[in-house]
Amino acid sequence: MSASTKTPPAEAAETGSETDKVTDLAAARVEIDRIDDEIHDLLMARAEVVGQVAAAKGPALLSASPIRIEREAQMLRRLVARHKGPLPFMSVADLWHELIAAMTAIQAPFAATIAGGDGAVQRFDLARQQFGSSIPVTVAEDARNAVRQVADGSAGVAVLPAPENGQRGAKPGDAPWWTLLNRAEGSPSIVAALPFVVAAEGDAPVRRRYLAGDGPRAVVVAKAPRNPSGDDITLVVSTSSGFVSPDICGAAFEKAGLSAWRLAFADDPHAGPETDKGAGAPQLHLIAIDGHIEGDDERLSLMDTRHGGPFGETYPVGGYPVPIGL
Ligand SMILES: C=C(O[C@@H]1C=C(C(=O)O)C=C[C@H]1O)C(=O)O
Repeated sequence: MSASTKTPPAEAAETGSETDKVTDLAAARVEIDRIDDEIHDLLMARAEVVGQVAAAKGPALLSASPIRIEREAQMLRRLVARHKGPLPFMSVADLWHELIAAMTAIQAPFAATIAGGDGAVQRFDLARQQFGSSIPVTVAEDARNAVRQVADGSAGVAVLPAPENGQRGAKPGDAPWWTLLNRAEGSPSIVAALPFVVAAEGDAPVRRRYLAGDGPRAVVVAKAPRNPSGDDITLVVSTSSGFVSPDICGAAFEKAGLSAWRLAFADDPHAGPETDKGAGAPQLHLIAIDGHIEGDDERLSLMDTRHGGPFGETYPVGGYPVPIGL
């Protein structure tokens, strides 16, 4: 679109006669129509190429989920690096999310669900921002139900509140939604933190805020495969037979060479009532690790009790690309 770098005719109109202004306005609109045609042609061409991507992914990969959050993160990081001019990048990101969602739905239609309850309106807004206006969005009764909808395939993605601690002694059915995540092949995992493009707030860099869990306003759960985007946070769950302090969690990971932060903990809902011993009850710890870690990374076993650590086992439950801070 080289024509867009020309001096806009409207600028000359500032000092010109009324006739000049009318002519310049008409000329600018002709130019805008020409650019719109070019954008439209490119959008149609892009949709053809996305069809080829779908063929390359094949039915098995597409049926799990057509969404590739790491690829989307890479695309937006590339665009923000070349962005200039008066159009706010936030608007460019919104346009691209709309575009990517529509293109993703060409590969395989998908629906979103959001967790109802407190903050549902904000989650609806974030779901629309990330997945565009053409994707059906329903409201699930609560976050646990939203995760179940992803598990049974009735929703492609679920937008959920950022992970929270469980209540001590809560019934298994009231355990926080993230305790439903497990390591089974093809089960739902956390794939994104929303929003992906954030206005800089305060002094803390975006990656530190997202690592410490006070950045995301919502997270996305899907069955999509998780690949490294180049700058990622990995989420794991560690089990323990009793209380483990955040400091002990952090130190155990540090000893294994991993920089980590505990986002939330809860009584282990799988442990059963007979093991409910108050502070001594088995617990689950949701931990954010700086970087992309594969599930079979041997460092994840170094915190186990058999290696002198505090945990029974540690398994991956997803992660997210570090957002863009403007
Ligand atoms: C095209 C792809 O599939 C989806 C659509 C994308 C797009 O429109 O650019 C990007 C990532 C995926 O969510 C892909 O995986 O490359």
